[in-house]
Amino acid sequence: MTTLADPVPGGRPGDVERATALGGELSGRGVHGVVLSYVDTAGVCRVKTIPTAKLASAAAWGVGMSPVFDTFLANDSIVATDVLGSPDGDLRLYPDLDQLVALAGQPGWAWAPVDRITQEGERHPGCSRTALRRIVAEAAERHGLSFRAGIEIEWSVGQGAVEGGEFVPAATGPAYSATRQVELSAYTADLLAALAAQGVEVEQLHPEYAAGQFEISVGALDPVAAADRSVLVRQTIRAVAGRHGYAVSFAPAVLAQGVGNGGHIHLSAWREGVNLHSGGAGRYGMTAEAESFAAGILRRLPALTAVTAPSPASYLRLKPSQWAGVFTAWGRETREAAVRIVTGTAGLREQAANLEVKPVDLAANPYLALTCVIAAGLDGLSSNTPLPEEITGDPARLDPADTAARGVRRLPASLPEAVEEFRKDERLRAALGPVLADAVIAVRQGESEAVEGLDDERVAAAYRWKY
Ligand SMILES: NC(=O)CC[C@H](N)C(=O)O
Repeated sequence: MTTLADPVPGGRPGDVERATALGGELSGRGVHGVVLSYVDTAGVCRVKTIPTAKLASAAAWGVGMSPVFDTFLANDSIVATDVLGSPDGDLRLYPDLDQLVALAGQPGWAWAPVDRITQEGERHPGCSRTALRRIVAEAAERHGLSFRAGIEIEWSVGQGAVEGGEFVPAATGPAYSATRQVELSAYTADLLAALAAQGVEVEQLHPEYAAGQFEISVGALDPVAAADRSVLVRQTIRAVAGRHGYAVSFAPAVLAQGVGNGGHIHLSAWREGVNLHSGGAGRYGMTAEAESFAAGILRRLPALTAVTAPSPASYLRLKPSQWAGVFTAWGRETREAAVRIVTGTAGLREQAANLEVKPVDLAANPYLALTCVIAAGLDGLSSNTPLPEEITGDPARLDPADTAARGVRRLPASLPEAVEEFRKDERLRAALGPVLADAVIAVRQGESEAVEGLDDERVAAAYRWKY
């Protein structure tokens, strides 16, 4: 379980003693430095690093970093909001010791995600991890709910240092093939070993559809830990690939055409140890609350895409009939519906039943994405939003008049359209708070302007190696 308590100057109770002991232990194992990481509004993971000997001081007083990074674009240019984007000011980064881990893929280094507070000891309104901790705490207080979440990771493995920044797949075998598995077998075995050494429970690892693409899924955790894990697993995937001479990309569309890299979110709501998505009187065993939770997400998907598909490159991936789920529809185990109800197999349902949100990619800040998906679900649950009729098959192949009559909408086809939807959605903006919501809008607008006039190939190239 991740701590939901805010950091305080001087350290959360017990943290300094713990950090002293952990730092000593890590040093004894040859760990020289700690990577402190957080994810910015554009979805880029930014870091500071400290010597292991400074871990206790970081737990007590944090490590300085400018808030200007909250309005960085993926290309490192900076936009501004009323509050953010100024070169003034400083924040303190506090490592979450519950998540501190020695990096098996980067010997000599450990890693921890951070919460950011102001120099005055207040919550930084631009901290996405804090926003997620806040909504998780609210769900517990107001609804007695907790969550289990998992973020799938798809990535493309390319040959390292190719001239011109082109993507040349490191494997040539077909989709899901044994050939590709064999081609990259040394890399993926080392990856599994590194993740196991880091205590990451892996469910599956397999060659995916697109050229050189793989997918990994990891065990479900509380939402903050699940977002942290997504960051850690990507750091490990990249580090181990580097040791094998490969370059990896988590960009939504490494190439302009074809199936992209998704980052589907799996989520289930629980009360007193009982999974609301199983054993109920609703469809496929959902309780009435689980149906409304799913309906809340479904209803807000057009606005959610500004957070879950935040890059101009996201809209190269978000195309019909590419398993990205671009229609506001749900179905049981339906790969083309934006919300897929996963019942799990008979015998495992009480544990496994969950819902999957598909129009999510890995340019999304996982903390922002989970905050907004949970907020949308909770809104549906509190207002008893009815879940419409399910769909089967691919909505792109159904009669458009029929899908429209059923309320099935195509999700925004561009980032500016998604931002317009987000702007109108007061509930999602409130879940992030005004400072973060403005940062989302400003950064998305900046990204859209950065690619104005570029054709699809150039848009894909612009983000290919940013994620
Ligand atoms: N197997 C899958 O679900 C593929 C997902 C697809 N690659 C996406 O972009 O979402």
